[in-house]
Amino acid sequence: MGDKGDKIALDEAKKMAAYAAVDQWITEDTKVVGIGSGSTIVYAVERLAQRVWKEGQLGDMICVPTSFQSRLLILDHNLNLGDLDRNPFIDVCIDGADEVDSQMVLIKGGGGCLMQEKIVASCAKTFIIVADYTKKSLRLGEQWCKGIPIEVSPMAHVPVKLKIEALFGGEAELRMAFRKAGPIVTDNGNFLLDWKFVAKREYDWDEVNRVITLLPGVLETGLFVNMAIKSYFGMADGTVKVQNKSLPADCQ
Ligand SMILES: O=C(CO)[C@H](O)[C@H](O)COP(=O)(O)O
Repeated sequence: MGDKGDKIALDEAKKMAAYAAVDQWITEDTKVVGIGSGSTIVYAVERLAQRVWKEGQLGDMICVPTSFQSRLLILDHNLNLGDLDRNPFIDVCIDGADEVDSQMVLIKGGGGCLMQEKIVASCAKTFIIVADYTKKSLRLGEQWCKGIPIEVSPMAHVPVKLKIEALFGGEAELRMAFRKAGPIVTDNGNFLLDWKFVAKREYDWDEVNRVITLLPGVLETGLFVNMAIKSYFGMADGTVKVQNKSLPADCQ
């Protein structure tokens, strides 16, 4: 429990999850690590840097970023910066998530970095999620109400919005910037739609992801299906809960 026996601060929960995942998955044999984006990953990089600079471990480890933010984090902590040109094979990628359902389907991209995050995760042997307890759900939409982010080419945002709404219902909204006039522009120069799907409808997320990805003008979706194998959640009671991806019956 937290000091007062009540819920621990969300930041403490993020930190516990991130430290546990780094300590469990990053070893002297880990040569290349994918570094996700967001507020939880800050603690993962902090822990990696402690191990490199205070504990004298992991000296040769290379970090591949998933956004401008994570590139800066790697540089600020004096870790070795890599890229997919030189490091296309990643041992472990650690990232945050906006929501994780019971089948380990993820919503990502709340921070707008979904495209590079998915590319880097797809190059990793092992993809691990770190999050606080507010991200853990039985079904998508239970906790995260801001919709599924979809990165689109600026010229296609209207037709893509209309097609998604016609195909799957709900509403896809162009994400507007704060302290900048007009829409958010991603690290890749694109726009974002936040698709507020119909929470009560049963969706096959694998199918939805495939169909939306094939719409002309869509660069990537924030639906990560069959990618993560473990999620570390910092819980309100001060513990870390580990969720494993359940394997299909024919793989068990
Ligand atoms: O997908 C992301 C950014 O595009 C983040 O990983 C996600 O938004 C979670 O962020 P946080 O750790 O701040 O809760």
